[in-house]
Amino acid sequence: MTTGSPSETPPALVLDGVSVVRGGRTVWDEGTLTVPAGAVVGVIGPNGAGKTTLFQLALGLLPAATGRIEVLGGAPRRGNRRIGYVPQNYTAALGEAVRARDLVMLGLTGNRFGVRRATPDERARVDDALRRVGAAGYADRRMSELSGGQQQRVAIAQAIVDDADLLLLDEPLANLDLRNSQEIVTLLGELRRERAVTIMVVAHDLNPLLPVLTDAVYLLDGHPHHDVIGEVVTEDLLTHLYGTRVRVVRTAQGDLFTRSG
Ligand SMILES: Nc1ncnc2c1ncn2[C@@H]1O[C@H](COP(=O)(O)OP(=O)(O)OP(=O)(O)O)[C@@H](O)[C@H]1O
Repeated sequence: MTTGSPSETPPALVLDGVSVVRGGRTVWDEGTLTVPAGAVVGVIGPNGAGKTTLFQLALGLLPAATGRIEVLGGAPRRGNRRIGYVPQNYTAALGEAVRARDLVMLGLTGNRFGVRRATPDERARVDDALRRVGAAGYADRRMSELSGGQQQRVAIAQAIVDDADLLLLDEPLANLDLRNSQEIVTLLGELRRERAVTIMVVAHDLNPLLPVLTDAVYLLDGHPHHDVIGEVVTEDLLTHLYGTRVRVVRTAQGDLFTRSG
């Protein structure tokens, strides 16, 4: 299946017979899948199934025990600037005093933060990223003064400031209320429309993301799989995946949502 990307664009992620071991234990194995460029992908599975581990493999932070991994057409490597990453609980772990625009600047200057002055071009790119996520109005405020939704926007600005082709977002909707969560989902849809960026999102609650998801990677019985979203949001698959009864409901308006029980 393709997601409308030009044929010369390599897939965002390819796993070929990949297994991963942590602390002497196989987290998952037999990973063979292709995530097409331009997809918006929900990464789902129960706690501890290895969703964050998949991101760490793609980022070159963790080696595969077996098999071959390809990210944006090349081998995974640390510090790949074509990937924008927002770790789980990222904003909570930040230094209190950092200003929003300085955090975004880190996405361009890496660990050289504070060592040299940013160039005018870098400052313009930071302003542009803040504007694209709707955070320009609080660019000079400290992260500790921002709400969870505002902090998440700034974190996404940092991930996109260097024009990443692949965004890896680990639970970007955690701790957000309904409105903020919907706004972040709308933002992801806009980012995808602006440029053919591929977005992979770890999520425990699929519902807020369903309007924008095109695909899913799901960790079932110790193996990662990929499919288009319509094939994954089924009662049988989700019930098996989470080990609890999940219902899939389609409203008269055509909206799809899942609920337990
Ligand atoms: N640094 C580590 N050293 C050893 N084992 C680890 C390490 N980090 C994670 N693990 C183990 O790897 C497995 C997968 O963890 P991972 O964080 O990828 O799961 P996850 O699906 O993202 O979970 P959650 O939904 O709870 O965030 C778990 O069994 C976890 O205990």
